[in-house]
Amino acid sequence: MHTQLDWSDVTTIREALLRASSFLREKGTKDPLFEAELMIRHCLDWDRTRFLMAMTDSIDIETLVKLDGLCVRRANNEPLQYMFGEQEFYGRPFTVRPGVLIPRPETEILVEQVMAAATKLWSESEELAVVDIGTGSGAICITLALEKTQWRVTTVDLSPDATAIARENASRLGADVRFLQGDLVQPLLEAGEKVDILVSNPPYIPSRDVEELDDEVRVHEPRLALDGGEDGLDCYRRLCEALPSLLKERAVVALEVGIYQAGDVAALMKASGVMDEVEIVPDLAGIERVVIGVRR
Ligand SMILES: C[S@@+](CC[C@H](N)C(=O)[O-])C[C@H]1O[C@@H](n2cnc3c(N)ncnc32)[C@H](O)[C@@H]1O
Repeated sequence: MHTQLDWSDVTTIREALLRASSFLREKGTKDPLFEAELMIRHCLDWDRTRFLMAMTDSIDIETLVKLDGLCVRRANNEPLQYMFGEQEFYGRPFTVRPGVLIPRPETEILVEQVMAAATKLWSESEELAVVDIGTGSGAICITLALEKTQWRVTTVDLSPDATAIARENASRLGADVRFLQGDLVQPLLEAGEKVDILVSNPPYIPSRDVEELDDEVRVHEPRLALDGGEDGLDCYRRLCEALPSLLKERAVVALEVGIYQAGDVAALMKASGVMDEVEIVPDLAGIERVVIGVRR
């Protein structure tokens, strides 16, 4: 067999684990043993218990060839989520591939904040018009559509790849979402549509900082999902400028923000002149993560 690593003396799961993890360690992977375990379990479709009980079991050549391929991709800093094709968000599996941002756990806070703010303004049965700007994998819009089945959820992305993958996720997870391809809120403004809730996790990394990101993010995740312009605030500026034309009389706006951006984004939201209250919410690490505005 033609492989990158030498597997010739590897016969058991344990030996494969040690060979893969020492290769990953040499290549600078931060948690080589755990990642090697995840790769073996992925190749064999095993849960952790099955894996731990099988240390002395023999491993077949086909699995070693698959494992070899994964090790080589990981040594090239490809994210595990792209290699495995999946990332969990809000307890559900989302398909991810290069071309779409891997959903992050902190974005779950954005989703929770939107739902919590809605319960303060509307009754549970209200059929709200909700828009998620910057679809990505569909993590936000699909989760909201599944958690609040009475809401009419629309999402917009400029990227055809993201829109295609999010459509796949919606049908895989059984979510009813309307997908639009376009520039931020432009498709809604053109159609003269107004919304009760606007939610977005837009690209927010200042352009010069994109070059400083780890290879795992910079090389493999789409630049369109990361680069927020010179100061990282381009999308927030444009979204907040559109609020007066876009929001209904009573509305919620919830935006995820990058580190040190919450104050600026809150100021942009207030400057729109249509929000009655603007609040900043930290994530579990205490980083200001969501700016949420309410129009009563
Ligand atoms: C940070 S990602 C968020 C993806 C997803 N909502 C999530 O939270 O995982 C930002 C998304 O915005 C999209 N995007 C960037 N610029 C855009 C624009 N001008 N109009 C519409 N979508 C845009 C990107 O393609 C990307 O999918």
